[in-house]
Amino acid sequence: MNDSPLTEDEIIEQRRKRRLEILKKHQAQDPKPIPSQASTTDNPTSKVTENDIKPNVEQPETERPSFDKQHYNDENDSTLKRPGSSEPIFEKVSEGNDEDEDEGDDMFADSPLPTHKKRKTEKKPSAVKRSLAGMQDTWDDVEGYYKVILMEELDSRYLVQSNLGKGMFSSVVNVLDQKTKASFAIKIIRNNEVMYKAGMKELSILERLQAADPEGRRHIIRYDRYFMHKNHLCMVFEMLSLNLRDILKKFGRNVGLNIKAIQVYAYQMFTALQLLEECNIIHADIKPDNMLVNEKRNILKICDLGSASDAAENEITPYLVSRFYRAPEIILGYPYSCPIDTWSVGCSLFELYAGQILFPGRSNNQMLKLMMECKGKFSHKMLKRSQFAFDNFDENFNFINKEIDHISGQETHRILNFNKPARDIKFRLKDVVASTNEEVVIQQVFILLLEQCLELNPEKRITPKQALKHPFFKNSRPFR
Ligand SMILES: Nc1ncnc2c1ncn2[C@@H]1O[C@H](COP(=O)(O)OP(=O)(O)OP(=O)(O)O)[C@@H](O)[C@H]1O
Repeated sequence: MNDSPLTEDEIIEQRRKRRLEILKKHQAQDPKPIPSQASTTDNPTSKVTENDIKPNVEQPETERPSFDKQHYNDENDSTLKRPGSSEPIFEKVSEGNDEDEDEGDDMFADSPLPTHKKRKTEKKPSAVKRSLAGMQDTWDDVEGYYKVILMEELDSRYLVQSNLGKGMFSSVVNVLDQKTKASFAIKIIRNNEVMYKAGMKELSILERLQAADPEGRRHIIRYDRYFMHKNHLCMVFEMLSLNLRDILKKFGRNVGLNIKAIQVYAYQMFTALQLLEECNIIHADIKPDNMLVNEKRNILKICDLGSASDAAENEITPYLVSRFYRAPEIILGYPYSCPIDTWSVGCSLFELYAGQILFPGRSNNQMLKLMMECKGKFSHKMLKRSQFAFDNFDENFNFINKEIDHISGQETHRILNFNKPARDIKFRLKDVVASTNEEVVIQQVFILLLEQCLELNPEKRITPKQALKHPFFKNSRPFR
C-alpha cells in the first residue's frame, strides 16, 4: 500500500479534474424551472416540478437493527466505541489525501484566490452595516459564498443560529423556524450560475426520492422547501447532527467503531441505496462525510445529493465520486450504474470498522493497484469492454503500475502481476481484535458482506436488496 502523502501539485490536479467534470455536467444540463433570481428574500417559494416522479415503492421492513435506546442517554456513548480506543487518527488522513479537501484551486471562484479558501474566523459585519450596504458584493465573499450573520432572518421566517459547515457548493447554517419553532439546516448555495444549476438539479432529485418515500423512512435526508435569498438558492433540510467522519474522530479512536454500530448503520445505508436504485438514481458521492446521524446517533441519513443523477445520464467519466470511494468501473470506463454506490458503501463500512481508509490511492492508477491487491485481477472480458483500459493495462492486459520516482521526480512504469489477492479484506482486518466470541462470528460474516460489496465486476456485486437480507443483519437488535 502506498500511503505517502500527495504532493500539493497532485492534489490540485486531482481536484481540478473533478471540478471540471462537475462543471461540464452542469453546463450541459438543462435544469428544472428556475425561480426568479431577483435579489430579494420575498420570492414566492415553489416546489420543483418533476414530471417523472416514480410511483410509490414498497415500504421498508419494519424490523430493523438498531442500537439499544438507553445508550443514547449517555454522553460518552460507549456503544460506538471499541475497547482499546486511544487517539483519533482521522484528522491526519482526511486533511491531505482526499482531493475534496484541497482548497487551493477553485475554478468556481469569481476571482483568483489570494489566500486559502477556508477562513476559520470570518469577521462578521454588523447587522447595521449589512442593512445599509445594499450592494450585492457585501453579501457575498469573493468566492460567492453568502456571508451569514448570526440572528439574521432568512425568508422572513428562519433565524440563523450557527454555522454548520462549508462545502464546495454551499455553506450550511442551523436556523430556528419562527413559524414552527423547529430547527432546520439551510444549505445556502454559492452565488454562481453553475452552482445554482447544480442546486436545482439536487432539488429535483430530492423531490423524486421523497415522492417515492413520503414517510421519510428510508434514510435519505429530508428536504423541506427552497427559497431565494439575495440571489442565493437556499435549501431547507431537516436538522441532523454529526457526519460519520466526525463520529469516527470522536468515537473511533484508532480502531474504528463497534461492530454493532456498524450493523445498524450498514442496514440503514443499504435501505437508502435500495430507494436510490428503485428510483434509478445514482448518488455518486457516497462517503462517511456524506452520511449524517441524529443527536442520539441511532439514525443515519445519506445527504449531499449534489452529484446525483439519473442512471440514464451516466456518461463515462473517470473522475466521478471522491477517489478513495470510486468504483473500478468508473476508473476503467466500463458502463456504470447504481452499483458504484454499493462499492462506495463497502469502502465506507470498512473504514468505519477498521479506522483506516481501505484504498487510499494517490491516483486512479494506484487505486486500481490497491483494488487488485485486495480482490485479484480484472477479467479480460471486463477490460475489453472498458474505454480507458489501456491507460492502465498493456495490450496483453498486464497492469502498468505508474508511480513517481521520489529521487528523479519522473513517472516510472512497471508491469505488475496480481495472481492472487495478497491483501484481502480478511488480511486487512487481522489487527481488529473482536472482544467476544459473538463478535468474532459477526466479524466473519461482515467480511463476507464487504467482499460482496467490493466485487470488481459491477454485475456480480451484491445489490442493496440482497444486502438487506445478508446474514450480517440476522441477529442484530430490532429497531426501537
Ligand atoms: N441537514 C444537516 N444537518 C446538519 N449538518 C448538515 C446538514 N447538511 C449539511 N450539514 C453539514 O454541512 C456540511 C456541508 O454540507 P454538504 O456536503 O451538503 O455541502 P456541499 O456544499 O454540497 O459540500 P461538498 O463540497 O461535500 O459537495 C456537511 O459536511 C455537514 O457537516
